[in-house]
Amino acid sequence: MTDFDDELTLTELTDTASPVDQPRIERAVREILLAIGEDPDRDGLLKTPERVAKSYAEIFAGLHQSPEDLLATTFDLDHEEMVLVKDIPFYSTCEHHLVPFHGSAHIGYIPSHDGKVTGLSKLARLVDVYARRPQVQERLTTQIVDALMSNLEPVGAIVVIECEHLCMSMRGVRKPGAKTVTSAVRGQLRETATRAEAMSLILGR
Ligand SMILES: Nc1nc2c(ncn2[C@@H]2O[C@H](COP(=O)(O)OP(=O)(O)OP(=O)(O)O)[C@@H](O)[C@H]2O)c(=O)[nH]1
Ligand SMILES: [Zn+2]
Repeated sequence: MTDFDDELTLTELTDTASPVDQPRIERAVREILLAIGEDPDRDGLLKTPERVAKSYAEIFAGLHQSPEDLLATTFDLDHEEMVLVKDIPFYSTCEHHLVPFHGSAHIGYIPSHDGKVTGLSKLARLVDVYARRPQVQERLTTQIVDALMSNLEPVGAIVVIECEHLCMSMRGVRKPGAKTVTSAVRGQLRETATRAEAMSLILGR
């Protein structure tokens, strides 16, 4: 890649409206590079603080996004049966080590008679609103289900998340491939039969 190409890519990724303090991140990254014994002024690292700052603005954009805005678009659709979007891929950042955890989210809900139905893509976007923050998997799971309950007022909702945590793979206990599964269930989906139906739809593949 030439310097020119590099500049274009960085410009394209710049989000001038981002509320993230990018110069502050740049200063901190330079400090980290010095602290690990690197030379932040060598050619390959010169633009690294700037790249990391832009990357963080993207990775943590969810801190400045609101689920209420996202779920404000709803339809009048008389469907009192389960709606389930499964295998939604996502990346998040472990708040303990600031390394990624990633996997799939499965989201289901049963709209109430006078309740709201949202666009399917909004369910996938909802995952990103909460995943693009420093997170733990349990909180990610409950935040998604609670946002569904308070904004769509459904009869019930379920969220199941399956992840690999890189803090358990590339460092620490070093167990690549280990999967963590979390679930959160609200409303009528807590009842055994409906919950079992949802779980078999989610996991029965
Ligand atoms: N419950 C939960 N724990 C997490 C999550 N992500 C990372 N962890 C754990 O957070 C814990 C932090 O433990 P500490 O002992 O404070 O940190 P550490 O010395 O780096 O721990 P090790 O990872 O065991 O080396 C580790 O056990 C991680 O596996 C998560 O989403 N949920
Ligand atoms: Zn971690």
